[in-house]
Amino acid sequence: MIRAVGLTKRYGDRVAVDHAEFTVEAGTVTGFLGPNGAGKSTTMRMILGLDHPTEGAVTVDGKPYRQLPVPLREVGALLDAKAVHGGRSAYNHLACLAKSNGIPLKRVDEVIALVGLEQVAKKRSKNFSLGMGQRLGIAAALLGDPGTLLFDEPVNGLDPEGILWVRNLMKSLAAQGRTVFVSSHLMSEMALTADRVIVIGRGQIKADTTMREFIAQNATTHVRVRSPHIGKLQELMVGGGWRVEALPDDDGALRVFDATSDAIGDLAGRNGLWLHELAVVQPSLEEAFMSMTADSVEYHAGLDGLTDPTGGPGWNRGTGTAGTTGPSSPTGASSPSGSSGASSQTGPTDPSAGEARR
Ligand SMILES: Nc1ncnc2c1ncn2[C@@H]1O[C@H](COP(=O)(O)OP(=O)(O)OP(=O)(O)O)[C@@H](O)[C@H]1O
Repeated sequence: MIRAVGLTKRYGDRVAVDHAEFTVEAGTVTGFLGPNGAGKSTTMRMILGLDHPTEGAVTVDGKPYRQLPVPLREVGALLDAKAVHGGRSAYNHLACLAKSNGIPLKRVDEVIALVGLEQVAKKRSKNFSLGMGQRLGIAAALLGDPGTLLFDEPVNGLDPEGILWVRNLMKSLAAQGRTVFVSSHLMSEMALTADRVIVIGRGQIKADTTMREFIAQNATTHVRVRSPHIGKLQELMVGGGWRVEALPDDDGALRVFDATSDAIGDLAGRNGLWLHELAVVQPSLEEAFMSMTADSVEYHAGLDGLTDPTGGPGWNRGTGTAGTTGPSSPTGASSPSGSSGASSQTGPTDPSAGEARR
């Protein structure tokens, strides 16, 4: 179990972590989410004794990291996959760690097999792909068979098979009763992996709850409706006080808030209107996260002047097709939290991008 009490870190005038209070329980995967610069890495560094709190404390199983007798046997961490001596082979890197922590060398072979690096174990790690580096970092974290594991962006650079492997690994480590604390910017992946979430924004803990509750409390379910009589149906729904938004994907569908699918179906039936689609759409972790952290984002990209063919979140919709016709948004603007939310994650961390070389 990891416990933070009043945990604070200041760098000069800048408060990186601000009186954080949270508990990461054993037997669960807990996701650690926050926008860039929110304080995730600083928190993880303090858990690992790499940074000293300015105020407050954080303990692992009741002790500060520096008081743990053989830390690697109690806490394993992947913080920076590049923090490996590139001239050493994966085997030698792990063997050095094992020797200096009194861990038998046979454990090195075990973790190498566990992460699937047998073929390249004797090769210099400087030639490793980003994904291979992540696997080596995970092997090092598992070396001491610790009860607590910290992973900072563990799927960074992994291909889809690697991402699935990490997901299953995290779940099985938690199922064995270990404490698993993992940060990631890949919301869809987090939603599939974590049981609980701790959200940090500008150094402050914004949420510490189950994944299900976090999504339910911060994003709204809506109903997607398609009909050959959509104009008439829209008129009736807006007249009934429901919030109705046009979808940007141009197939004529509407999304309806504040109404159940039953109520919409009944309304259509009573008025003799055909329905071609009526689907309840559950909100995503990404939508809930965007909604909660909107005021905590330190770095905003300027997207003015860009037009997004998909109408995805965060794009300038000045001339776009999406519009709100319901009473609650007379301006026709739709918020990022209310968007249908195709993943905005691109670049090297995009699972579809495959393994990127360092
Ligand atoms: N060594 C340092 N000196 C000064 N400021 C720092 C230092 N380390 C972090 N910070 C600042 O503290 C804040 C929190 O940084 P941190 O790296 O913990 O955020 P993060 O949530 O991990 O961000 P990211 O998702 O971008 O990795 C940021 O404003 C950062 O600029």
